[in-house]
Amino acid sequence: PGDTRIFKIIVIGDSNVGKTCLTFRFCGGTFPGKTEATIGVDFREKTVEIEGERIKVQVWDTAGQERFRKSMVEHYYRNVHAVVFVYDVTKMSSFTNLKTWIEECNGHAVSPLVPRVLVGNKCDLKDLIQVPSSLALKFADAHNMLLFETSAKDPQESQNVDAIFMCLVCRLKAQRLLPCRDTEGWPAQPQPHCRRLDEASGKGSCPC
Ligand SMILES: Nc1nc2c(ncn2[C@@H]2O[C@H](COP(=O)(O)OP(=O)(O)OP(=O)(O)O)[C@@H](O)[C@H]2O)c(=O)[nH]1
Ligand SMILES: [Mg+2]
Repeated sequence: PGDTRIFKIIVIGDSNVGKTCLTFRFCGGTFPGKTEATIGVDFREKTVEIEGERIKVQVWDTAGQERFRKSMVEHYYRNVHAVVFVYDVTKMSSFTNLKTWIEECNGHAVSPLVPRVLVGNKCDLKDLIQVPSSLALKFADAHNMLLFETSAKDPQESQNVDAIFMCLVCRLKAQRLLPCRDTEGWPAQPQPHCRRLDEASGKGSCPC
């Protein structure tokens, strides 16, 4: 009691898919006018309240470019609580590269119990879409991930961007043993669904 739990969520994917913009949207509520390629990692955080508990969501906005990430990779995956994989719906190669990102993640001994979600970003560019939803859904299903298709840019999508992270927070909250950071101590069964929020609290909304 009194302790704020911290959930570490890493955001992974090719350079230029919009990882920085998505994390900005969630943590700061805005779309950044201009971004530079991320070097190493940028930390953003947001404190959320769910069922009366304050939780600090620590978002690790990682670099997509190999040369800017190679010295950092071990740090990304250490004690991670959840992983967000991002592709760009207007760039097929960013989608086909997901298997490499998943392999990297698995190669760093990330427990299969660590929840993962798939995010197709830049949905506002409707005329340029290269990755059909049906294909993305199939991939997400095959890898036991939820799929979100959204846009960091479109203000009307901001609730959807929040839902990506809130969904993970809900799931993590349900895993009672946190904040024990040792994943070996996690429960044997992953929680299939978020719990519903206490409606009386009126705080936030459970997206699942
Ligand atoms: N139209 C549109 N453009 C976007 C969206 N999200 C990001 N962008 C643009 O895509 C470019 C790359 O965005 P970033 O967020 O910097 O990409 P990143 O994944 O962080 O790239 P790295 O840091 O190199 O890994 C920028 O020009 C953004 O303005 C979106 O939802 N819609
Ligand atoms: Mg970036």
